[in-house]
Amino acid sequence: MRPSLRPLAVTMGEPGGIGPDVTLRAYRDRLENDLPPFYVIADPAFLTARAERLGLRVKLRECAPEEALETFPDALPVVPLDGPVADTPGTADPTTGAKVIASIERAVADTLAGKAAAVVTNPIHKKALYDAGFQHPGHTEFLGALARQSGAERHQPVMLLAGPDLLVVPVTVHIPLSAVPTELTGERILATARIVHHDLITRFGIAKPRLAIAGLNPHAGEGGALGQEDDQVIAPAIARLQAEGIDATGPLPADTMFHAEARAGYDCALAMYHDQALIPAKTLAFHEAVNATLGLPFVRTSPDHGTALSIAGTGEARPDSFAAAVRLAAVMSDPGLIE
Ligand SMILES: NC(=O)C1=CN([C@@H]2O[C@H](COP(=O)(O)OP(=O)(O)OC[C@H]3O[C@@H](n4cnc5c(N)ncnc54)[C@H](O)[C@@H]3O)[C@@H](O)[C@H]2O)C=CC1
Ligand SMILES: NCC(=O)COP(=O)(O)O
Repeated sequence: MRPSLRPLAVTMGEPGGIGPDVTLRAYRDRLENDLPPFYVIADPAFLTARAERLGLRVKLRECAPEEALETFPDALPVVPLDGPVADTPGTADPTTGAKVIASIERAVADTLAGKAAAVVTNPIHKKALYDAGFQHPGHTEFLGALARQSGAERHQPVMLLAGPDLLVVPVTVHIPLSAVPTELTGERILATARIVHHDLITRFGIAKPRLAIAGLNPHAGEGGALGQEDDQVIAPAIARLQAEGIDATGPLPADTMFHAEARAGYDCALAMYHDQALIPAKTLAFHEAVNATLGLPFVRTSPDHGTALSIAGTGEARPDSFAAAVRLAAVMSDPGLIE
């Protein structure tokens, strides 16, 4: 990867989870991982304690974002958060919620201010944050709210799971399955597909993206016998996309659109709900896939996994998806890096 002009801003994530573990391990092996420079927004003493617990010989240095590029080759740059964070792997403590949120806000602010090239988030423990009063279902929606607050024109977040052999987007995200048929409107499908089409061109360098759009019901509704949404909501939205010149096909039966030959026919799949998208993505490439947010004025990526509390602090957490998220953030924020 060619040298970066700005570092990436990495959030702390849930301190009781594996975010610190994968960040420290990926940094230690930064040359093998071909990692562009980044800094972590966290309590330096907490990261030092976790590194010692893991037996990782990683030098850390407290610095400002502006000093991160020159620091990175020699020490992991840490932009300090206010106040201490305890090293208690395996426990998601709602009382640290404010610091977890502050780290995300700081990463976004730095990126919008041009100090960082993009945001890379470490996993949050959603329930612990809800218990701490967090009002958003996840990062994706929170980042959309932060973009909206900043006055940005682009503030509708779209979740993308990106693996080596599959790009897939859930049109509805963090809602109960029972709410999907109501939330799945033609307008939502259109808005999502337009953002995906735009960002595949601008952030992934795909000149004419081919979108494959899933049905909602078994066999895409089997002509209405197994559900009405496929014919009445999804098909008209696809016709409208086609009329706009977007290469969209479907509604496709979701059970047969993710095998290798089917994937060769499109650049990105749009699934109708969270698990319809994330099951194929994580099954194909749990340790390589990245969760990215499209539709915003800045790039955000994240490892595809969660906090994995039960292995935090043990050394078992693999840093591959975190490393892939760091590399993808650099490429998406500078598509000229695509080889
Ligand atoms: N971007 C984010 O902030 C995300 C947050 N989460 C949150 O994480 C929490 C736990 O979610 P789970 O569904 O249990 O998923 P999880 O991804 O944390 O764990 C699922 C399984 O995979 C294993 N695993 C996960 N990452 C691994 C790694 N890097 N190396 C080796 N093994 C690994 C875990 O030990 C566990 O057996 C929840 O609160 C969830 O909301 C989940 C996904 C993404
Ligand atoms: N399963 C993916 C996930 O829940 C991640 O959500 P987000 O925090 O990236 O919005």
